[in-house]
Amino acid sequence: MTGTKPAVTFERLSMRGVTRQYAKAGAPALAELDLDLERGEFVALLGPSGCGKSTALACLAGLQPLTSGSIWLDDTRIDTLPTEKRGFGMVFQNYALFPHMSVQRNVEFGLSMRGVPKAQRQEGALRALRLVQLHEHAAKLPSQLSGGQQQRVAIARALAIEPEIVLMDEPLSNLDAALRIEMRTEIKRLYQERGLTVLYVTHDQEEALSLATRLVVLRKGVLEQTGTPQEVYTNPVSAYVAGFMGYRNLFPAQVEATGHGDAVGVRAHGTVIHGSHRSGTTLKPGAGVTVAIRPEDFVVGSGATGNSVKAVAEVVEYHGRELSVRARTGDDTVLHLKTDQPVAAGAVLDLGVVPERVLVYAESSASGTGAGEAPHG
Ligand SMILES: Nc1ncnc2c1ncn2[C@@H]1O[C@H](COP(=O)(O)OP(=O)(O)OP(=O)(O)O)[C@@H](O)[C@H]1O
Repeated sequence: MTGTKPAVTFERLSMRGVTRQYAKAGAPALAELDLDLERGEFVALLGPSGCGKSTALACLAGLQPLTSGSIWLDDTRIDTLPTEKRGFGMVFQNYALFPHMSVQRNVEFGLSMRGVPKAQRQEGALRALRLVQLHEHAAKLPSQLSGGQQQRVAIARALAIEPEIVLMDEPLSNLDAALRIEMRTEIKRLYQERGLTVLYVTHDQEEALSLATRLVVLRKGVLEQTGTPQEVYTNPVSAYVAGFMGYRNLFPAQVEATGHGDAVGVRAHGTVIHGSHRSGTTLKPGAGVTVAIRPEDFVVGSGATGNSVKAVAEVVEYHGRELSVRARTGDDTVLHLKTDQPVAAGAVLDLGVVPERVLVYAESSASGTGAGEAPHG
């Protein structure tokens, strides 16, 4: 590691029509996936358990063969190359450190594999350990370090080979909440400082939003939506993506009437709710749809929002600056909301939400949405 940003050796990493079928029968884990990673991007690959995130990463890394399709670094086809020839740094959930080797030797490992002479290897490993502030622990065994420190060693090992592209598969999921946030900042700092290109697998929406320059949401091995965190967060293309972007209230409704532009009125919870149609298809009165609303978009006291939904507060949780409330409508639908207003369990709430924040999708049931295929962990 030279301390300066690595020389530019590529502009784009591309997966072209990549299919990975584990068993002869059944659905493929990846189905003709096209995915590009531009130099300098931090792409978060998001989706529920089993949607193919880890498989995509393993195919890129050369840990899984492709059933069909190809992988390219600019004009060079690389899916035929062994893992170590692809030059990617890799960080996994379980750290994958060698327990019998010192921290120093673990970090040197990738360099040894590449035949780097001993003195250079030691120097490179120490430099990488300094980057993650662990150089004073170089002589220890992994078991003598905390979980967060072990994950730092795994990151140092990935960076020691001076990769331009780093592949990370849920690197923070074994850490406790406080450490996750700390390591998140650390990863972002390294990304910025080193001028890295990162593909980061996670099922954690917050992690994806805070780290990535672009999100890619997968569904059953196919790309469902890609865009900047802000685009995907404010404009999910489907109820499935909405479920992943914190739209915790996903419920079925029927179209009552359509209005100008994307305005639509839907019937749910014994009332008509005014919303905004997001599927780009024509909605007919009576059609079944799915409605998506974020907890923070509800206001207690409908006021001039244009919508009024009655619900009884069932569970109220204190979260410091706000309350998290679970409420139930007359037709037995559970709604989640966040509010800084005082709310007591048992209170009848008049909930408002502006129509622009009531997203309506032409999917007749909320099953198969991000909420239905809930993230694990
Ligand atoms: N080694 C394997 N052998 C057979 N099937 C596999 C193997 N690895 C993954 N699969 C299957 O392929 C599909 C995609 O799995 P994959 O691990 O890529 O999903 P994922 O989105 O990373 O999930 P998770 O978040 O749980 O890690 C799943 O149906 C899974 O059961």
